[in-house]
Amino acid sequence: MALIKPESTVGPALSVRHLSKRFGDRVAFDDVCFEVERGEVFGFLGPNGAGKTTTVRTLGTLLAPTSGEATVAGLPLTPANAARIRRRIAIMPESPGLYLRLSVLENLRCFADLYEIPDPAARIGDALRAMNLTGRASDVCGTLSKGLRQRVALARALLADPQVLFLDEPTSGLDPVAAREVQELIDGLSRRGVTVFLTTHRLAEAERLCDRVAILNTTVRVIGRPGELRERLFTPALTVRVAAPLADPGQVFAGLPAVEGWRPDGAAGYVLEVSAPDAAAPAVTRALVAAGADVLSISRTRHSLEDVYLELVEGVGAG
Ligand SMILES: Nc1ncnc2c1ncn2[C@@H]1O[C@H](COP(=O)(O)OP(=O)(O)OP(=O)(O)O)[C@@H](O)[C@H]1O
Repeated sequence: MALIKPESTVGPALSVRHLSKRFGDRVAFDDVCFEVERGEVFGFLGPNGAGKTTTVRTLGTLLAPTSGEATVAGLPLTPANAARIRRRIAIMPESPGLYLRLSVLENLRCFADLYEIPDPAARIGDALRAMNLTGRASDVCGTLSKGLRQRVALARALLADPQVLFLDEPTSGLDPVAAREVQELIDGLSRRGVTVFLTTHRLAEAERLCDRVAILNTTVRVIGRPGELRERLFTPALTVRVAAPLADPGQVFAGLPAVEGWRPDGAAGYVLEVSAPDAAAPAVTRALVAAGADVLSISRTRHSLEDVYLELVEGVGAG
């Protein structure tokens, strides 16, 4: 039996318009606007204190917004709708909040009871299978590793068959292997059609899992597919590695019409700004060889989501 039923409701999973939240004089987030399509994995990135958790708690009906509007899982975010919204979503907070003296199964039974889940045995079985936890059902949660506890927390979040799953830093504090396991499980959920709203500090994780990301720093700085953001912020470039530094790199690159600018990159490397990397690469290689250089490699300069993030959040020129 499929754990997640296809959702019949039309419209985006989340629609957020000019939403703001203040605590007294402190602005947690301001004038935030975005939409998340059904089935999308949407990454919410930003430095500490950017307002990510507060956004999750607000959209999850745990905090009232100060101003603005939103719809969550097809319902307008209003106090009157809070209970109905909560039945359509699940939030996995950063700390799993499990009963550590109870087993995995006992924890899930407790929460199924609390959420008034119909046919709890079947749903618990599905959630355990979805999170590869069937073999650990009778383990006491207090004896589990942090990674396994996160998986139990994910299983708990799945019990109510949510349309939208909010994951607040689900891999925080996990080692790379445990983080990768949790990421693979999240990837599996998205392939089953669950809309995932993921806050994370792991930029490689966002790049790997998310269809689109928003970078938040109190306000939304940018939204888009990771590849689009790279293209929007950085001009295309080639990275050249040679065996020894060029005697006069300016002279080598100045004679090439395809090269719009250059800068050194390490002891014997150069980054060349070009509008068409594939077309420019052969001419660059010929010029380097003509200048007597031994070319070790020539490749498109790849900007990571981390470069995009640093450029926007820290104002660091990533080249
Ligand atoms: N209950 C509260 N009362 C007062 N200020 C709060 C409250 N909750 C959050 N804040 C403030 O709102 C701002 C945003 O906090 P939030 O926890 O949403 O950031 P975050 O992006 O999730 O940070 P982190 O990455 O560190 O988890 C911070 O300045 C924080 O101190």
